[in-house]
Amino acid sequence: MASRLQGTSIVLIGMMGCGKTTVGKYLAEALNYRFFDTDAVVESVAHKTIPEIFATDGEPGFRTVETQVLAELSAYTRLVIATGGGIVLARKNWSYLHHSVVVWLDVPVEHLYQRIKGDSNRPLLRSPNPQQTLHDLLEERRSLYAQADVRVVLQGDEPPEWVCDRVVQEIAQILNPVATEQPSAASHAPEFN
Ligand SMILES: Nc1ncnc2c1ncn2[C@@H]1O[C@H](COP(=O)(O)OP(=O)(O)O)[C@@H](O)[C@H]1O
Ligand SMILES: O=C(O)C1=C[C@@H](OP(=O)(O)O)[C@@H](O)[C@H](O)C1
Ligand SMILES: [Mg+2]
Repeated sequence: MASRLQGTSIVLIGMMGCGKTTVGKYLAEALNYRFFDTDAVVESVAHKTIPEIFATDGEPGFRTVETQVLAELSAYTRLVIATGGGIVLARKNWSYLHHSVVVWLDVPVEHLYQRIKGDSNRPLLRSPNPQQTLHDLLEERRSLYAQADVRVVLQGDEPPEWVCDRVVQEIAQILNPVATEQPSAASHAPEFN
């Protein structure tokens, strides 16, 4: 599988809590790629946590650094990049995202909420009704996430290792569709290169 990817980086998109950071680490290990999380890089560049950046510079300040970080990471191959859920919002970001295979982890809102309720590291969820906020954000962003190359629809109860395997299979399918369709067709399939 890794050889068929020809070094193309993989970028994970999706809502807060869908598992980009968690699954991304498994994926990087499985493919022997390096792992980066745009949120972690933003924090190290800014020398502040994400809640501190939102508090001092607002969401626009955070988004500016997020775009700079994505631009830099997109220049490299053989990376797995876990993004923040809002990376899809800026049109400019898509020119960078498309350097990689873009994978949307699509998890139902109820599971997102169960996973991240009470987590103080996500400033956008500091609202009177965080589950409703998650729902509203997903509706605002759904058509943007849908621009991914691969949509992995999940029920939300699958373990991260399973999600990782599923992502690998789905990427193989789009990069080498004939080879992954039927065992009998595989012998006639052109290798991806
Ligand atoms: N497949 C999964 N099943 C159960 N819990 C998960 C799964 N993936 C992630 N989590 C948990 O959900 C929370 C959010 O995961 P995270 O990877 O930080 O999501 P994201 O980076 O997309 O916001 C973490 O506590 C993580 O351990
Ligand atoms: O959805 C968003 O706009 C955000 C998602 C967060 O990352 P995760 O998706 O990893 O939680 C982080 O970038 C920031 O709090 C904003
Ligand atoms: Mg994350």
